[in-house]
Amino acid sequence: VLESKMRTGTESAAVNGAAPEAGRLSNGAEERPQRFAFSAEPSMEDIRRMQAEFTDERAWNKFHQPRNLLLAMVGEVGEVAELFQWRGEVAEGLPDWSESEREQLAHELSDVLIYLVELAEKCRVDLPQAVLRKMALNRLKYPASKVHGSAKKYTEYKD
Ligand SMILES: Nc1ccn([C@H]2C[C@H](O)[C@@H](COP(=O)(O)OP(=O)(O)OP(=O)(O)O)O2)c(=O)n1
Repeated sequence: VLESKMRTGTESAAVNGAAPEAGRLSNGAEERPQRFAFSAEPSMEDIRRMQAEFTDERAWNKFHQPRNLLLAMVGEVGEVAELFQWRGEVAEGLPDWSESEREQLAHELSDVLIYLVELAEKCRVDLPQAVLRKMALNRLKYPASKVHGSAKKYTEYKD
């Protein structure tokens, strides 16, 4: 799965006239892009617990019903969108972004994740396990042998 994700990433690597980066050979051919992986911690459960402590300490739990959390999350998604607005296509790794723009993005993505995790908690969805089940379904719906290199939706494939 990681390998195929990396391959997809390479295809969008030099959009917008970005300078050649590590991962692109001087003749324009593509090699593997630089590897990137998250830190192992905190886990989703760590995030759930830390946010629960944050809201408990402020007596904010009464405001954090599912619908409010959903609206808060969507608002933060809008703030992520604002950072990308009017820039044209953005290459993988955001080569033209300043450090402060990258940090702003990290903040806004974190806000989305924090609200997502709390929303899942309040809806009693065990998010890490739900993700595993959903990814298993995705693999069944889109067998690699059938869809390799194509972005068609599953309803467009004829057996
Ligand atoms: N009622 C609230 C308010 C804030 N937060 C936490 C979760 C988010 O990570 C962050 C959101 O804070 P803000 O609403 O102040 O939003 P921003 O940090 O995005 O600030 P701004 O909207 O000024 O960009 O704080 C929370 O849990 N519950």
